[in-house]
Amino acid sequence: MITVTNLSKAYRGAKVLDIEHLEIPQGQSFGLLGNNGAGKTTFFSLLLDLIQPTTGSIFNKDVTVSESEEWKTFTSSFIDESFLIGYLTPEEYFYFIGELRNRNKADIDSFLEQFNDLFNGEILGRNKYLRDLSKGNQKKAGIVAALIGDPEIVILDEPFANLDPTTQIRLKKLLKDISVNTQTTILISSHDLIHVTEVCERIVVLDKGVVVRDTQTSAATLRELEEYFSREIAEG
Ligand SMILES: Nc1ncnc2c1ncn2[C@@H]1O[C@H](COP(=O)(O)OP(=O)(O)OP(=O)(O)O)[C@@H](O)[C@H]1O
Repeated sequence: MITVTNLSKAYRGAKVLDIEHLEIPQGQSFGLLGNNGAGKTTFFSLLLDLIQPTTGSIFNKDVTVSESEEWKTFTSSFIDESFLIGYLTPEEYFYFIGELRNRNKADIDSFLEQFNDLFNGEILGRNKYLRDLSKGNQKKAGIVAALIGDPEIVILDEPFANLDPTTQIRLKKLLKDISVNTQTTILISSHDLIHVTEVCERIVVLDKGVVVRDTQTSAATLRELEEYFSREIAEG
């Protein structure tokens, strides 16, 4: 369970995130939507202690994120390419992350087999450094690395952006399978209403840093979200 209380982040006095209370139960697939600048990355950065809150706290399984490192043993993430190590090949990077998560080379080799289709022959065995991969392939490597070691909580910022349509479909299936078959909590942000409604059982919408919708996904959710995000156009 992740619990957020009185959380805010302000830059030069201007609040960019303001969440009074939010609970994300273990095992939930949680989608975060919002227009540009809504505060999605800010929220994930606070969850990962990459920035400090102006007020409030985040408890990740009772660990106060800004005060202890304990949460790192069961939480993993891919936010952007800065999470990668550019001078390593993907294999070297996966083994390195494996070591951090108590997985040996053989564990990693067998873990990677399930991603052959996703990697499409462009990631493994190419002797290329991560920094030389395309943006989409870097993202694939980062997402897969975030899944190493069966983390209890996986946080992915815009995982579908920059991926080709085939990969988006494969990634959706992968995330859905994890969500259905394990107790992993998955948090993803996206601009894509269809992907989020397909993958996530709960969808929270941020607008200017504030939670404006918090719904369990149903057959009506996609249409409701389309209406919500069309509002400003309609009001014109
Ligand atoms: N270091 C910073 N200094 C000042 N303002 C910042 C800083 N970092 C983020 N912001 C502001 O915080 C607000 C929220 O940004 P954030 O990146 O969280 O939005 P987002 O929902 O992830 O947007 P996008 O969909 O464009 O990725 C924006 O107005 C942004 O300009």
